[in-house]
Amino acid sequence: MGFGLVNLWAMNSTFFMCKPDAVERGLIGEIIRRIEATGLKIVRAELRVVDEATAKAHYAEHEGKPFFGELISFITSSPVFVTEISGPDGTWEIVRKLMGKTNPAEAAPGTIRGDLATSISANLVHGSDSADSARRELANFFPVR
Ligand SMILES: Nc1ncnc2c1ncn2[C@@H]1O[C@H](COP(=O)(O)OP(=O)(O)OP(=O)(O)O)[C@@H](O)[C@H]1O
Repeated sequence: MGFGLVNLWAMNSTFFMCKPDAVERGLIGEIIRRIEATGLKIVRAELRVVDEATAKAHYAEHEGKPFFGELISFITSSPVFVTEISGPDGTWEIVRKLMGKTNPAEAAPGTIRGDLATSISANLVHGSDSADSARRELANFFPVR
């Protein structure tokens, strides 16, 4: 059976981003290799600087928290690698497992954060945490489809 792009678009998608620390450390390739090794497909990707409005919409749930200002300035500070990843039902969950826990000190060996990240603010990656978040975040970062 073919596994063409048209089929991929119709499948489950999630939003995934390599944050500025991943780009600066030259880890995009290693991180995407780990995603592709699971069989998931990158169907859209771009290296870009995130504007403040997009960053604030993305992290709206954290507004008012002590680390919010630092989080927004970090994510808008230099280019990030934004992607749409497609695969079977629960793709977002497969990606979250690969990422490991938010705090790298608690992330398991074998996960992206457990193996490669240095701190809770510089934790290399973001992935949507539900199917609803995936839809919202894809629309925020890729408004034109
Ligand atoms: N206590 C904290 N201090 C500094 N930064 C934090 C703290 N808690 C969370 N963050 C930052 O905010 C981001 C969003 O936090 P959240 O709890 O949504 O974690 P997450 O869903 O694992 O991360 P992400 O949304 O980036 O995938 C984290 O990735 C981290 O970079």
